[in-house]
Amino acid sequence: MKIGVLSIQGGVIEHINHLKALGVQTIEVKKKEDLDDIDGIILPGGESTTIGKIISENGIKDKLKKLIKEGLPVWGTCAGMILLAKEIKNDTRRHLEVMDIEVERNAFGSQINSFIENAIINGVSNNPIPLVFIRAPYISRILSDDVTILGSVGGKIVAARQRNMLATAFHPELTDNLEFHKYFLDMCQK
Ligand SMILES: NC(=O)CC[C@H](N)C(=O)O
Repeated sequence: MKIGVLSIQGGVIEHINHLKALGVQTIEVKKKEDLDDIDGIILPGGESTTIGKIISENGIKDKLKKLIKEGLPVWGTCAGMILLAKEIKNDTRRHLEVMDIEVERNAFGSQINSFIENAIINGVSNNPIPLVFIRAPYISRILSDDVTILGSVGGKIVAARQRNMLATAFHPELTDNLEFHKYFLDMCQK
């Protein structure tokens, strides 16, 4: 199994290290040819405006959008979740527009730009796992019945799945916990 990690900007190496710890082959996706022959792709955190602009210019966006629509498993963390969303409440930009969610950027307020919370995520872990939020978005609205909510923090939806698409507002790659990466690899195996 070979998993791509979109490598434009942001938390790339942390995802790669987690994937390697689970024994899978990885590829840093920097150009559209890197999307060939992958079994899944992770869109890491960072700055969605920057990542969105670059993938739009280098041709990754159109090709990736087509692959996701054809069923390629994808997991967006934080900025990656913003890239997947069909709607962004507080931004005029749109990126891949594949997942039936509306997100709000930087939604946890300026006083708590970053925090860690332990919570149970349905289907991922039966015990609370540490969730790291960094200037995180949350899912402000679910746009279709096709989307399943996997977890909430403080009444805000922070993890969801729609078929081959997984979105988390937080960063499992910044903790020692591998449960989320295992869950995604399971999606990639099916
Ligand atoms: N850690 C992150 O990925 C932050 C996301 C960033 N605030 C954005 O809007 O793109």
